[in-house]
Amino acid sequence: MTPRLTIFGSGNWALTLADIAARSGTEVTMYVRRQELCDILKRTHSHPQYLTHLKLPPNVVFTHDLGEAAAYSHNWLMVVPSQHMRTLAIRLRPFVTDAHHVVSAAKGLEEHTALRMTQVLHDCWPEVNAQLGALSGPNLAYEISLGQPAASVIAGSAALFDAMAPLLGHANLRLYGQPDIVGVELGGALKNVLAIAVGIANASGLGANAEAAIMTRGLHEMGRLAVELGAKWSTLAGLSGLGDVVATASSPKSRNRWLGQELAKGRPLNEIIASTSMVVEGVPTAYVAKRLGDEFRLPLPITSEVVEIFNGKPVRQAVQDLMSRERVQESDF
Ligand SMILES: NC(=O)c1ccc[n+]([C@@H]2O[C@H](COP(=O)([O-])OP(=O)(O)OC[C@H]3O[C@@H](n4cnc5c(N)ncnc54)[C@H](O)[C@@H]3O)[C@@H](O)[C@H]2O)c1
Ligand SMILES: O=P(O)(O)OC[C@H](O)CO
Repeated sequence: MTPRLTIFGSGNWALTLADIAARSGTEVTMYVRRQELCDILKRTHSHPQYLTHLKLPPNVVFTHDLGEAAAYSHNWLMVVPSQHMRTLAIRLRPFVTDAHHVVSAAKGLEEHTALRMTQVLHDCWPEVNAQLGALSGPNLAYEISLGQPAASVIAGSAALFDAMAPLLGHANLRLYGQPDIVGVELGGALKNVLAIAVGIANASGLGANAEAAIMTRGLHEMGRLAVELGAKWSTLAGLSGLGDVVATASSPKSRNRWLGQELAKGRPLNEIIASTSMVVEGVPTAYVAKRLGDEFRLPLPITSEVVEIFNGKPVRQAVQDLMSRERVQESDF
């Protein structure tokens, strides 16, 4: 029987994953939230705004009917922004069963609860024993949609990996298994905050040394919070940690890095967010990480300064405050 996959979402990452899966021989159904967009996708197999070079193969079909999408397969990929995951999961409650494999590809934390995405899913489906997991790694959709090679991690049980990896395992996406869901989800979410910080440094002309310092000390900061929340430090040194920090913070295609650059130009946060239809996950995640850092009394100096800059603190002052912090040992957590 031909393998099947349901993808919920129709943004940049959902389109790219649909393309990879379809080219791997998987039959894909994509749930598209907006009827108008769904009609366009059915007609053209191309998104009118995102990744317009991409023409999805005929084995990707589109539906605006959530029940139809849910019934299509037991393999679900959740590719919506983090702040919308709960709404989607609640609507999927009548359809999810113990036999489902559900992988979140979103990289963020829920703002009002501070929950990771698999925790949100579990929260919405407390009685269901579906296999839940997360896909995360240095995966700029644009590059992968061009056929450039990338690697990523599917975190969760071995059974989940065995079920989901073959559906996506195309020649240009190499997938690794990983049992540490907490580390993979936190790595994918927290790196967005660092990408904003590097974007700020970049557009402020602070230089390569400063950008490298933010990435390295920022990774330490991510690890400090993630380990407190149950992750393994070694996971943060992997693809969904170090790997994604490097890719996102260095790429001109990153929305998080772009937002940092726009902040450095003096534009207010609300105006920047309103000027794009795309999701910038690092914004809500920075607020959540700061709150968690305060709650656990963990120093997260870079994250804290990013939040201060959101609130209007001048970049020059933020740099001065970071540089004049009390001296510590490099390895100190
Ligand atoms: N773009 C990338 O390169 C990339 C790579 C890896 C991971 N991600 C992650 O994937 C997630 C989605 O990002 P993206 O880049 O695909 O988004 P995007 O910025 O391209 O667009 C978001 C899309 O989600 C849709 N959406 C919003 N709420 C929805 C809902 N309730 N149900 C269905 N669809 C809904 C919107 O209509 C929009 O099309 C984010 O968490 C992001 O961090 C993105
Ligand atoms: O464009 P960004 O900043 O949302 O980053 C996209 C991916 O998460 C990179 O791995």
